[in-house]
Amino acid sequence: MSIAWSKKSASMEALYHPIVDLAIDGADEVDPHLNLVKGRCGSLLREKMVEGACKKFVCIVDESKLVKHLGGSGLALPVEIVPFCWKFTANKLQNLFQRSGCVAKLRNDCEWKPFVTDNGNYIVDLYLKKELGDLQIASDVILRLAGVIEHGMFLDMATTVIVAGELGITIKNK
Ligand SMILES: O=C(CO)[C@H](O)[C@H](O)COP(=O)(O)O
Repeated sequence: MSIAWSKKSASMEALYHPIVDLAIDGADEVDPHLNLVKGRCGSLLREKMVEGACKKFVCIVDESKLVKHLGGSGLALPVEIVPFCWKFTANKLQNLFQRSGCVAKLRNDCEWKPFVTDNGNYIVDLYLKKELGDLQIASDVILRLAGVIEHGMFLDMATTVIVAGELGITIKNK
């Protein structure tokens, strides 16, 4: 059985085993349909590639990560973009979700330089005041923009979410 656990072992597993039996990872948000937001640490592309290659993806979170809708925590929805013309891409992303009160901000590192992902790209964080609506449509329009590599919505990917709460553990299955 091949298991992807940490970011490094996940990449190695994906390299040697194109189909991984099980991935275990955290998330930044989980909605009632087990859709996730990931990537606030910046490695959303590799995580999505590995978890997309897994037969089972178990996500472990505490109950603070549960949201009514993605973006509902008030924290960002990350989008990985190429550095070239990043302002142009960030503006396009912001304009796509104007109705949701979207504000797009380039993510900086602790030295106030642009945060660079493990793939040499930038991250634009989308802050949303309202729901995105149909998440699959939102995903498609983001991915259609030239300059966008991937976004942090993991739609219909988690097969199980384990939620740790004050009263114990809840297991949610797809
Ligand atoms: O998506 C992620 C990294 O890109 C993480 O899984 C997410 O940030 C959860 O982290 P933690 O379990 O430490 O709160």
